[in-house]
Amino acid sequence: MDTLTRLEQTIATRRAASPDESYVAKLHARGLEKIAQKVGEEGVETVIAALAGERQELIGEAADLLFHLLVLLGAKDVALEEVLAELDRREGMSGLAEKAARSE
Ligand SMILES: N=c1c2ncn([C@@H]3O[C@H](COP(=O)(O)OP(=O)(O)OP(=O)(O)O)[C@@H](O)[C@H]3O)c2ncn1[C@@H]1O[C@H](COP(=O)(O)O)[C@@H](O)[C@H]1O
Repeated sequence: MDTLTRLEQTIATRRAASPDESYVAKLHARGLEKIAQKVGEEGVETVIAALAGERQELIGEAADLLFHLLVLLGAKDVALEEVLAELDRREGMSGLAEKAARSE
């Protein structure tokens, strides 16, 4: 099993833990808005690290972003597999053709 799929499963399990013992449970206790806000914050921190940080900072922020994105997808009942299937669907299409197909 790959890392993101394992993490998705861990997140699903930890949702039921005590918010005092689990960051995932704590985020869920704070609600969808807080989870979505964290994705936004980590996105901004990733951008800042890419533009002004060291390579290792970018790796750390990208990991935070992927983790919080998986928490958000789980909270909305969207499986990682569904996102990967969407990427698979786009594979081989040029980015410009994909954009045109989306706006049809
Ligand atoms: N990959 C991660 C992971 N990446 C980042 N983080 C946490 O994300 C938080 C981000 O820090 P911030 O300063 O942005 O957030 P904060 O200090 O809580 O402040 P707020 O904005 O939430 O108020 C830190 O507490 C990190 O520990 C993570 N927490 C958990 N995981 C994975 O999730 C698993 C389950 O974790 P628990 O739910 O804590 O058991 C772990 O075993 C890991 O595999």
